[in-house]
Amino acid sequence: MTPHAPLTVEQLRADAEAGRIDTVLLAIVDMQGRLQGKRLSARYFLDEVLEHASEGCNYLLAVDVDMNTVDGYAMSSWERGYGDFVMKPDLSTLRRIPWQEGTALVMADLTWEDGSDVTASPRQILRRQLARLAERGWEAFVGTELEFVVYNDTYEDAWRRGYRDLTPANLYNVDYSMLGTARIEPLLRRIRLGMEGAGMYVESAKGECNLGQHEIAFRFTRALATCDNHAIYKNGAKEIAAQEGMSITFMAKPNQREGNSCHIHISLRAADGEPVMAGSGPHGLSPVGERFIAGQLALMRELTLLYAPNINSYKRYVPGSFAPTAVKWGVDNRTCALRLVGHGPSLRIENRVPGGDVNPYLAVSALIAAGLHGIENELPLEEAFTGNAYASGAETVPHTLRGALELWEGSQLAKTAFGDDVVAHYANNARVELTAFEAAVTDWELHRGFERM
Ligand SMILES: NC(=O)CC[C@H](N)C(=O)O
Repeated sequence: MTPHAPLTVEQLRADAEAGRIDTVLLAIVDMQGRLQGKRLSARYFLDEVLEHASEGCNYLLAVDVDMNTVDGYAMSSWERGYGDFVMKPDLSTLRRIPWQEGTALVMADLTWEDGSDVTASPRQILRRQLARLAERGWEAFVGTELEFVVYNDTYEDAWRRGYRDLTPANLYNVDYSMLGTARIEPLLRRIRLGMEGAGMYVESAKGECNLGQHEIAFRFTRALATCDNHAIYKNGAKEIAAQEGMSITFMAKPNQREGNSCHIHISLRAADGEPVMAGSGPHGLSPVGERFIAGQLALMRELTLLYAPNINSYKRYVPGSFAPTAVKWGVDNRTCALRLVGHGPSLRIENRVPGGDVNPYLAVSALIAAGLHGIENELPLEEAFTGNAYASGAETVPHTLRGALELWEGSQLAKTAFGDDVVAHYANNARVELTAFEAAVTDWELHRGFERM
């Protein structure tokens, strides 16, 4: 399903000997879904790390966005001495990174020195849910659809100006516009071709509604590969934009116009490749497909924290914005949180709740855990919703990070599916963000209060 075979160790060795590759990035995924790690010399990677792995400070899964050490994490603290964990290369992810000279990248799994899993690591959380599916002989196939907004300002200028008065790369709504998207095609093309060179299958690019907003779509594939590609793409798109003197944001709601979504499509297949959610029931669903969706609805609110991990994520959920509010499912209905799309083998469910700030490993884990909950308990599926779900009066996703945190911490089902330690770890992460936000004086408060209060 991937057009380019990943880079083999033999090819890497040949490229290193010929001087074509001199650097190997060893990357893990942190709580925010970001790539963190080290730039290794290709020689050192081949001589040592390939066999013996490498180490990194275990605070990487226990700091805030700004890399501040914060309290409350059982696995990593001053008391525990902030030791190392092991970064073990997953060679199935080895690939060239064409937008950096002479560079390859490999994703790493995290273990402790005794070889046991770092259970709060996003990649390990996803592996655990994939193992639960594998017990039934199933695999998850996933596609993620990231929207982003492009500005003609460099990241450094944007930072220095407090992100005010930036120039969006398009000055009007370019949703599906050939003319509007052509304006920034040099950047978009570099990103698309770069990702192809890194082993991804690009399907298309299109304009979106917010000023300078675009989306590049990739072909679905196995869940773990999709999440790795997502993290590498997001990082790479920002690197390429920076090289072009531009900036890209994936934040869920960069301004009061349309937000950046990350719709996630998922379906299950048996070992022989047969789709297991498609069948002869209503809307082409099998009983497994119906229960999978019923599980999504049942756990949507308890697991929203994994779809919407930041303060800002919740500002997207505005009626009429194409970002969902109602916990409803519908057939090709973009007003619902869950949209059934495709036919027969392509039948899949789209979860429209995540924003561009989502950690895909955690969100896909949530989708699988919720689906398995529906399947194990044979939950009945309510009727598909028709009409405008914004006006349905149905239950909604939580409106705030605090609301989502309370639902997550109170969820016995989350504890059963992910483990008490994982629930506590990500609850602490949310609490850290809430504390930091509550301590900040925002520009909104200054505008409201400086003169007029
Ligand atoms: N393509 C779309 O459906 C738009 C999605 C919208 N931008 C959101 O934030 O959810």
